[in-house]
Parts: sequence; structure tokens; C-alpha cells
Amino acid sequence: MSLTREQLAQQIVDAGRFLYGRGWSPATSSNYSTRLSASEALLTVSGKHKGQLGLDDVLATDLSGNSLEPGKKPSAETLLHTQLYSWRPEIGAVLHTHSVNATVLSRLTPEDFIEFEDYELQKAFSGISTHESRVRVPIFDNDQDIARLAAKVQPWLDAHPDCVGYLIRGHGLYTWGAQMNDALRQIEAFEFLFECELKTRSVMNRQG
Ligand SMILES: CSCCC(=O)C(=O)COP(=O)(O)O
Ligand SMILES: [Zn+2]
Repeated sequence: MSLTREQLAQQIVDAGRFLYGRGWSPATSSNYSTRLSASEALLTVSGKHKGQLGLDDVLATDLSGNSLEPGKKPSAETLLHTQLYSWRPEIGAVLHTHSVNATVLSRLTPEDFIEFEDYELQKAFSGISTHESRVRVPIFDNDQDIARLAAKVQPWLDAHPDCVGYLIRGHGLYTWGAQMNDALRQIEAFEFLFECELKTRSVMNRQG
């Protein structure tokens, strides 16, 4: 059963309250979206406090990132959402967050990826059924030119059809799912793994 625009907007509002409450979307950071149709997405407008969103703080765009609602300012990162809907037709929701752990971990990691291995919680990601798997999360350098950043993300996505999310260094996390609940589950899984990774590195550093 497909949801109405109002129901999809409500999912975005609720996601904002939840993610802000967990401290993963402070202030006006972050952006969220759901798929409206095969060729349209519903995204947060730019610059709003994500814990205080209303049903009107969303707008429809096409999958090239063009606003379909003149008068509303689309998220600065619209293209990073719409490229995901174009990439995989089964994606129904995309979440971008700015947690402390995602920010710190991506800044501490000189490599262009982080790999998670042997964590039971990896099974929270779509398509993963055992801890005996490796989840590679690419890290892209931050860029204020979102079209240029999207052009760097696209080849990775094309080469890794099982990708479950990516980090932007010093900035935040992108992840997605078939529905909003799936994307929220993946955010929680990533945050758990980021915290484990940071704690592990801290203990190992203290041990020398
Ligand atoms: C204050 S955070 C800077 C912009 C950003 O990274 C973000 O996620 C929010 O941008 P938007 O245009 O979607 O409000
Ligand atoms: Zn951001």
C-alpha cells in the first residue's frame, strides 16, 4: 500500500524528532527524504531545525534535484538524496545525519574507508545475515560543491551495489532503506558501530 504525501511528510517530521533527540541531528544540520514516486522525492527544506520540523517543511523534487515547489528552498544536499533514488529503484528513504561519533571517526581515519567485521550488529544492515561479513563504509572528503561531491560518490555506488551507507569526512553519514524504518534502523546500527570503533581505538591507544 503506498503512503500519501502527508503520511510521508509525517515520517520525515517524526524522523527529525527522533534523530534530534538522539543527538545525531543537532540544530539545523541533517536532511531527510522519502521517495514520492518513480521520478520524484520528498525532501526537507534547507536550514530548518530538524527537531522542530512541521509538515510544511518538505518539498518535492525530481530525481535530478530540481525543486518542483517554487518558493521553498531545497536542502543544500538534495543531489546526494536524488542520486540514491536514481541509483536503486527499491530505495524509499534516505537519511543524512551529523552525529559526534560520525564526525570524529571520519576525521580520525586517514584511509578513505572504515571496515566493520565480526560485529553481530552488522546484521541490522539490509542484505547482511552474518557477523562473518565485512561492511566497508567509504569516506569522501567534504566538499561545499555538492554536485562535485555527488560525482565522486557515484562511481563508488556503481561499483558497490551492496553499499549500505557512506561518510563525508568531518561532516556526517548518509544511509538509506526501502522504507523510513529501514533507514532509521541503519542509522542506529551505524551509530552503534561508530561508538564501538571509537572506544576500541581509544583503548588500543592507551595500551600503546
Ligand atoms: C548547519 S549544518 C550545514 C549544512 C548541512 O550539512 C546539512 O546537513 C543541512 O543542510 P540543509 O540545507 O539540508 O538544511
Ligand atoms: Zn550535512
